[in-house]
Amino acid sequence: MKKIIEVDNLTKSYGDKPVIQNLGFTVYHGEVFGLLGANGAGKSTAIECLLGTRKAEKGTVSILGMNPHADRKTLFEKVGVQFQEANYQDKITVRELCQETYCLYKKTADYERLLKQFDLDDKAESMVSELSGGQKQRLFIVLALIPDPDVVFLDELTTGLDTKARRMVWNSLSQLKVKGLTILLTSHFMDEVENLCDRIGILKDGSFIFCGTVKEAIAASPYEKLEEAYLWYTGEEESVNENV
Ligand SMILES: Nc1ncnc2c1ncn2[C@@H]1O[C@H](COP(=O)(O)OP(=O)(O)OP(=O)(O)O)[C@@H](O)[C@H]1O
Repeated sequence: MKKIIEVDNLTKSYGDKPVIQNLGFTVYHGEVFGLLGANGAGKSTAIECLLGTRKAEKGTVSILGMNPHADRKTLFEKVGVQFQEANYQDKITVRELCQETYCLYKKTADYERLLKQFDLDDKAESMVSELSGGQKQRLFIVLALIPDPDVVFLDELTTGLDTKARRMVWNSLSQLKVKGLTILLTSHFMDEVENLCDRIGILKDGSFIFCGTVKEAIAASPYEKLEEAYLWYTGEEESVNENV
């Protein structure tokens, strides 16, 4: 199978505090890969190092066979990124922001269709600053998909979304995956991970404590549910039980 993301020996510290240590993994074409870990485990840092927006001390990253630093311009025609906090002009409507994003790329998806797909078509004339948290979150996913990317990075995909919106996002992403989109996502919701991810990597102390399918993660743990298995891998199960 074609390798879309290849990471080898990635290492990153903030000052003398190591956050990512010798991290290595591969994501294949059409796969949904979940990067998991507790708050502060280093998921966002890893994504930033992968995208080349943060400089790692060591290691190599290849996305679609390209180097995120050296091939930045070509690569970003084919990569979508959902930002948790986007910087946009103050007085801009949803449609104007989509148009601005659309103009940045040579090959694009139909943003009117995406707005409809993510239930934002009735918000097209609203100011972005006046959207609710969940609506903004969905807009950031739409913006990530406007370049009609081959691979998309979604950090905390559905944080802040209500149940209906979460399911709608899952369905939309599953449809895009069938068409060959490769997805790397982070999530704290194990139902979401079970629903979407082909494989997961659980980050602890800077590297993967587990990498494989959800089924394999459960099988290699003493538990039958992913949430319990996940807490067992991250060493958080005792503190949860102590608090009950
Ligand atoms: N710019 C920075 N300077 C110094 N330390 C940082 C910086 N950014 C992140 N950190 C630290 O690095 C660690 C990893 O942070 P990161 O945001 O990558 O974690 P995360 O897994 O994405 O967390 P969350 O689930 O809370 O979003 C944390 O301890 C954080 O405090």
